[in-house]
Order: sequence, then C-alpha cells, then structure tokens
Amino acid sequence: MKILVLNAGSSSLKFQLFNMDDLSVLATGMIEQIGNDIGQAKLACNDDTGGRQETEVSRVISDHSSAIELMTVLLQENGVLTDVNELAGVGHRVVHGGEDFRKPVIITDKVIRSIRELVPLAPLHNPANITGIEVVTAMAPSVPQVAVFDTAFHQSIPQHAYLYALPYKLYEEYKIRRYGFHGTSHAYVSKKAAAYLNCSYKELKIITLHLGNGASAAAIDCGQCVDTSMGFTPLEGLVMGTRSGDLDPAILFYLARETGMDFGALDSLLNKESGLKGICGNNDMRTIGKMAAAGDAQPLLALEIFCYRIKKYIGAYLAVLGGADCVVFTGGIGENDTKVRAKCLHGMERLGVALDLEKNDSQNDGIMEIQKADSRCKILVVPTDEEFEIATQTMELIG
Ligand SMILES: Nc1ncnc2c1ncn2[C@@H]1O[C@H](COP(=O)(O)OP(=O)(O)O)[C@@H](O)[C@H]1O
Ligand SMILES: CC(=O)OP(=O)(O)O
Ligand SMILES: [Mg+2]
Repeated sequence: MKILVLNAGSSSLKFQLFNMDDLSVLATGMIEQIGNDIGQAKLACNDDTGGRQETEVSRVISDHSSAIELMTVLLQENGVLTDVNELAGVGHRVVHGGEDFRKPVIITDKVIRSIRELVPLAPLHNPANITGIEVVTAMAPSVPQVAVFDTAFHQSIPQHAYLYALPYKLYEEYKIRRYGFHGTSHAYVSKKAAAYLNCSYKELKIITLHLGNGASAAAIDCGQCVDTSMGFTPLEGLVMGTRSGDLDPAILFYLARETGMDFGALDSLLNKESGLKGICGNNDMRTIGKMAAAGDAQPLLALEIFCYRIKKYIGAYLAVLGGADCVVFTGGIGENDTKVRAKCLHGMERLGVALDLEKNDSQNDGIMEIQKADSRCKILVVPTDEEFEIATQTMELIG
C-alpha cells in the first residue's frame, strides 16, 4: 500500500513516497526554484537491499504542474512507482485551514473551494496546495486525496489567546485572529515525547519548539494546544531564517512614510529579507554557527537575537502552563544545533529547566533526553517527521 505525501511551498515541492505495509520510505525528493530560470530536482530512493540511489536534474520547471509531472517521471524511472493510479492515497500538507478545519479531511470539491477561499490568508502557500491537488486529480481521479492542515492542531487555542486586541468586528468580518502553523509537527513531536516518557499525553504540560527555516513555539496543556507563536500568518513570533517574527507594527507605518516603500516591498522586507538573513546576511544556521565560532560579530549577534526570542517564549509558556513537564526541540536547528539549545535554555535552572551540557552535546539520530538529573522539567530532542505523520493520517482517513 503506497502513499505519496506532497508538501508544496511557494516555489518548491517536497515529496515522500511511503510503503505503509512496513512503514518504510521508498523515496524522498525535493524540487526547488519552480518558476525561476532554472529549477532543480533531487530524488533519493531506497532499494530492497538497503542501498540508496540518488538522482539530480536541473532544467526549467515552469510551474507546480510541471514539477508534479517531473516528480512522477523520476519516481517511475527509479522503479519505485509504476503508475500514479497505483497509489492507495495522496496526502497533502495544506498550510492554511482557517477555522473550518480541525482535522484532516478527504478532499472533495467542497474542500477545494474552502482551501481556495483561504488563499488571501496564505497567498504563498494555499495556491500551490490547490495546484498539487488538482494535478493529482487530473492524473489519477480515483485515487483518494487527503488534506492535512498546519493550522488544525491549533484550533483548540482559547479565544483570549487567539484574538488580537483589535476592534472585534475585524474578527467577525475578516476572521483576523491567531491561527498558528507547523501544527502537524507540534502534534507529532509532543505525542512522541509523551510516549518516550511513558506518560499519558493527556496529563502532560509540554512546550514544543519547531526550529527550522520557519520557526514556532507551542504550549500544550494535557493534549490540547493552548497557545502558539505564529499568528494570522507564519510571520509572527520567533526569529526565522528570513522572517522577522514579532515587531512593533508601527515600524511599517514609519518606513512607508520615510522611504515610500509600498505594501509589496514591506511584505517582502519582513518575509524574505529579515530574520537571521537580515541581521547577518545568511539564513542557514550551519553557516551562521561556523561564522560565529570564528568570531564574526554579525552572525554571533544574529544567533543571540534568535535564541533570546526563543527564551522569551519559553518563559511566557512556562507562565501560561503554570510550569512544564517537558520542553521539546525539533526541526533542522532544534534537532542538530547544540549551541542554540544551550543558549535558549541558559540560566533557567530556577524555573526548573536545567540542561545537561554534556548530554546536550551528544549525538543520536533518535530521541535524546538532555536535562540534568535534578531538572524538574524534562528536555527532549525529538526528530520531527511531518511527511510520515501526514501519511499516517491519510491512511487512517482512507481506511
Ligand atoms: N547540523 C546542523 N546544525 C545546525 N543547523 C542545522 C543543521 N542541519 C540543519 N540545520 C539548519 O536547519 C535549518 C533548516 O531546517 P529544516 O527543518 O530542514 O527546514 P524546513 O523548514 O525547510 O523544513 C537551516 O537553518 C539549517 O542550517
Ligand atoms: C508555515 C511555515 O512557516 O512553513 P515552513 O516552515 O515550511 O516555511
Ligand atoms: Mg522540515
């Protein structure tokens, strides 16, 4: 039983093909620079003997339809898929599900209409998700498709936490509120943490930190998400690769008045030119870490700002939850960057969060437990796997 998972971004398409009979990954791939001068596709397949074959293609990939076609050709050429119609199902990561979706759903015309209505709230993500769904429908109309929403897990957040202090009618008329994103990841790693600790998910207070290119924190109280750092869009909250996270909105009015920047320029400034990149010119934490270690001042400052923001959110969520049983790090940075973890948690012993620096420095591909013996709060590193979670939820829905 093969399930394909598609994660379509504005100019990229990530995909994974699973064999759900033995829960193995048959292929994992990524197509980038869609719509640019030259696009790149990478595919890695695992064969029966445990070997791995990698393929790379560079050529013009004009849009998401061409990207999906290229993906199918690559999967076929590498012998992991004969025909799209052979799939038991396709799971899509859909970034914005608004207030309509609290759970994954089987995709119907009505669901597509709802996702389309939410395009103004996620102009970079939802159109790509719809294209993905439509292209698969055209190729294989009888294969069931499931939408798994980034926002769904956060729908349990109470009103006092999801409403902004704006005129209430803006919520009623325009649905302006906090939605939160990365929900599939926050749900997946928090459940994994509970299972690892041999505790009931419904009895734990957990703070999850998803630190990838996009980054967000969530406060989970007895299995329910009660707050998260991303907001109306994925721009709010933590400092990210190229996104600013929290700032005083008056900065935008000031810049518009002083420089004449228009909405498009301001949007691009905050989403694409800020964050780590804005401070030190680079948005890759590996490079920033190396440059900071070599004594370069700007990358070091970027690192300090990034970690300080995370620390503030941990403090806020400790207050929200009345103390936490567990802090979980995940995402490319959270899973791998020992210095970032140490900086974020430095000096929190009196709050019951005491990191063991030696354990923090150890390496392990699976779950790691890295608090000191006398720490009240557990500290875990849990590798996220949004694609696997989407495949699992897809399988559950299609039966
Ligand atoms: N070994 C590592 N040490 C430090 N940072 C890392 C390491 N591996 C990946 N990263 C960082 O993780 C970030 C990407 O995270 P990832 O979760 O893969 O992103 P995405 O949101 O695109 O899925 C990048 O900043 C990258 O530099
Ligand atoms: C919603 C979001 O920020 O996603 P990503 O981290 O994939 O950019
Ligand atoms: Mg990721």
